[in-house]
Amino acid sequence: MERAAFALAGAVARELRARRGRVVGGVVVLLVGPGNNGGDALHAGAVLRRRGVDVLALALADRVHDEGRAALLAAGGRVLVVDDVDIAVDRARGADVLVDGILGIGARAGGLTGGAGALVERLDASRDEGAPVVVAVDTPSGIGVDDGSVSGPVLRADRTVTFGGSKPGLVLPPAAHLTGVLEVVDLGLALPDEPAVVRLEDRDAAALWPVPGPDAHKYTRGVVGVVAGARRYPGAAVLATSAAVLAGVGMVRYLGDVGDLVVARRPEVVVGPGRVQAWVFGPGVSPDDAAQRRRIEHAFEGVLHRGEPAVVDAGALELLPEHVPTHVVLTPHAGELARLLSDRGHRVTRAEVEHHPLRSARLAHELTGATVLLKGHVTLVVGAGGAVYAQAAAPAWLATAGAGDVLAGLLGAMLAGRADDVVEDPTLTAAVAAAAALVHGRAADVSNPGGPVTARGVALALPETVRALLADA
Ligand SMILES: NC(=O)C1=CN([C@@H]2O[C@H](COP(=O)(O)OP(=O)(O)OC[C@H]3O[C@@H](n4cnc5c(N)ncnc54)[C@H](OP(=O)(O)O)[C@@H]3O)[C@@H](O)[C@H]2O)[C@@H](O)CC1
Ligand SMILES: [K+]
Repeated sequence: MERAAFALAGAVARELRARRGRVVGGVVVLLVGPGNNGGDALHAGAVLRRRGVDVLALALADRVHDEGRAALLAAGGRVLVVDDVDIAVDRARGADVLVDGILGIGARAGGLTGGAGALVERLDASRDEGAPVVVAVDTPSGIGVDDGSVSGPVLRADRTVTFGGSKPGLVLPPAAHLTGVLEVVDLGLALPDEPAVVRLEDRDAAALWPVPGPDAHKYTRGVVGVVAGARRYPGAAVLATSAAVLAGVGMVRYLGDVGDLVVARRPEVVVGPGRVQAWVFGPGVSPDDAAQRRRIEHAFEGVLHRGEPAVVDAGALELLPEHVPTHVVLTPHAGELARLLSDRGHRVTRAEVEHHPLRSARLAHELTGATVLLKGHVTLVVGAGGAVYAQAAAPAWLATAGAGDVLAGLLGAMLAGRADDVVEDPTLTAAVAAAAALVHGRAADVSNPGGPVTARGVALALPETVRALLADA
C-alpha cells in the first residue's frame, strides 16, 4: 500500500504543479470509501500533507481505513465525516485536485449509491473550467472493473493511477471514456501472463501488417474481392475498393452494379468474378437488392467450402450463414449487432448493446463462430479463445458516413495479405482486426490532425499512415 500511496501522491503533486505552478499550498480533497481504495487515498494524502499540501478527507462511509486515517491525521490532515452532501460538494469544489478513492476493485455491481452517489452525481454535473482536476485511485469509483459497465453515477477522471496492471474496465466501453490518462504503477505483483483485454499499440499493428517479401507478386500478395454498393449507394463501393487498393494489396476485384464508377475512381480495380484470397461483403448493399444478395450468398458458399477469410459488413450481416469460421469478421455498429442478436433469438435493443458492448460482442461470437468487431468510440474485437481487444485511437471526427466502408476495405486487404496465416491460426484474426481498427483511427488523424475528416480523406491517408507505422516500428 505504501508504494501505491507514494505513486499516487506523485501523480497528484504533478497535477498540482501543472495547475498552480507549485505543490506547496495546493488544496487536495480526498473522497474516501470504506475499503483499501480509500486507504490508498488516505495514505497518499499523508504523503502530500508532509509536502505542504492542504489535505481534507471526506469520509463517505461509516468506517474508513483505520491506518490510513491515522496516518493522515498524524501528518496534520483533516477528516470530515460526510453527513450533509451540500457541505461536501462545497468542500470538494474548493479543491485543486480531487482524489477519487471511494471504490476500487472491491466494488460490487450496482454502482455508487446513497450519499457517495449523490455527491458524485453533483460533482460530475459541474465540471466547468475552474473545476478541480480529478485523479482516480486504481479505477474511477463504481465502474464495472471486469466488464467496463456503468450502472450508476461515476466521477469522470482526468487521470487514473492504477496499481499492478491495467484492468479490463479501464479500457472497455462504456467506462473507458471515464478513465482519462491511464498510469499503471508496477507494484511487483505476480499477474496472469495474458491480460484479459488487450489494446494494441502502433508497433503491434506494424508487426501484424502484411509486408510483401522481395519475391512477392500480385497473387502472392493477395486478391481481395469486394461485393459492395448499388446504383442507390455507389459511394460505398468506391470507398471500400479504394481503401483496399490504398492499404496495399495484390489486386482488388469488384462485384456489383457500379463497376463503371469504381473504375473511374480507382482504375486499379478489376471488375468481375475470379479467384480471391479474402472477401469484403456488404458496404452499401441494401436488403432489397436481389442481385447483390445473390452474389454474396454465392460467395459465402466459397467461404464455407474453401475457407477464404471475409469481412461481413452492413447489408451482408443479414445474409450470414448460421455458423462460420473465426476468420470471418463481422463489423457491425451497435444497431446492427442488436439486429443480428435479435434475429438469433436474443432480443436486445441498440441501447442494451451500447450499455453492454463486451457481453453483446461475446454473445455474437459464441452464436456465429465469427470474430466480431463492434464499432464505436472504443472499437471492441472478440475472437477465438476469448481474445478481447479494445482500440481507442480514433478521433471522434471519424464518426462520419462512409468511414465503416473504408474500415471494411482496409481489413479485407489485411486479411487477403495474411489469408494463409489467419486460416492456420484462428487467434490471429482478432489481432488483425484490432490492428485494422488502429490503422483506421491513425489514418483519420493523418488525414487532418485535430479537425474534421471525410471517409475519402481517411482512405487517401492510408499509404502514408502505413508507411509511418512501419518506419517507426
Ligand atoms: N488487491 C491488491 O492487490 C491491491 C489493492 N490495492 C488497493 O485496494 C483496493 C481494493 O480494496 P478493497 O478490496 O478493500 O475494495 P474497495 O474497492 O476499496 O471497496 C471495498 C469496500 O467497498 C464496499 N463496497 C463495494 N461495493 C460497494 C458499493 N457499490 N456501494 C457501497 N459500498 C460498496 C465493500 O463493502 P462490502 O462488499 O464488504 O459490503 C467494501 O467495504 C484497490 O482498488 C486498490 O486501490 C492496492 O493498494 C495495492 C494492491
Ligand atoms: K477509485
